[in-house]
Amino acid sequence: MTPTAHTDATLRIPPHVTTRIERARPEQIERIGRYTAATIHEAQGRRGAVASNITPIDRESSFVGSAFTVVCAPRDNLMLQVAIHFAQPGDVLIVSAGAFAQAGTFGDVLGNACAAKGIAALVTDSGVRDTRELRELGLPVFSGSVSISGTVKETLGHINQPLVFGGQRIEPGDIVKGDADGIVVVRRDEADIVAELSEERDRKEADLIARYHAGGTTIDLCGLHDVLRAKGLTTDLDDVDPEQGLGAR
Ligand SMILES: O=C([O-])CC(=O)C(=O)O
Ligand SMILES: [Mg+2]
Repeated sequence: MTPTAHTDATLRIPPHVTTRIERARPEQIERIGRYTAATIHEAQGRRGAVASNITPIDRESSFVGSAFTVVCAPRDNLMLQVAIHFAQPGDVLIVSAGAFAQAGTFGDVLGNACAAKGIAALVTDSGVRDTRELRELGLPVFSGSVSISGTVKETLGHINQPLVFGGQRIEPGDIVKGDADGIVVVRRDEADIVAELSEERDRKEADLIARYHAGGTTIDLCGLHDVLRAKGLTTDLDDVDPEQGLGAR
């Protein structure tokens, strides 16, 4: 038999496409979603910050969900279409496309396909287009660029393989949180401890803010006396010349 016609045996899902992934429990995702990306990043030891060039098309938008990873060839969104087919409600599509800025890999037609499935957000290191319609749709979209240039649907890639995206390793099923400030990745098996540490950090920051309003100073409340003295600066406010600032001893 010539290999021109596909039989059922030849039309199978290739091994670089994984459609079933482990996800964090919904209550773990909800808990992480309560905190800002910056707070989570700090709370987990300054880890997980995705490169800052990947920004929201609507600064009011934010998301939290399970990473569903996709690798497309630059200027080609075939695998993104496949990923939308297999993604589940609450997933965040992480679309690596070679950080190629000059392509609109995603737009409002695919955006509506995502919204109809309850996909939580789309994040790509490539470009997107139809930004006004996407903003109106309300789907959180974060991208490396905006570009009107169209894409082909020709090249196979990967779905749900671990990848390095925006400088961070992302495993399928990791929790991703994005807001106006950026995107942070939380390991699925660290979700509970990171939520606890984020809550603690939030509490400490709220307490600090209240103390500033009650008259506290940055040097006192951040415990900077020793740090500044070690650098040869007095922190005794009586010694401070208003013209000079904190004087050298
Ligand atoms: O057509 C595409 O491949 C991308 C796009 O503009 C859309 O989804 O609306
Ligand atoms: Mg379009």
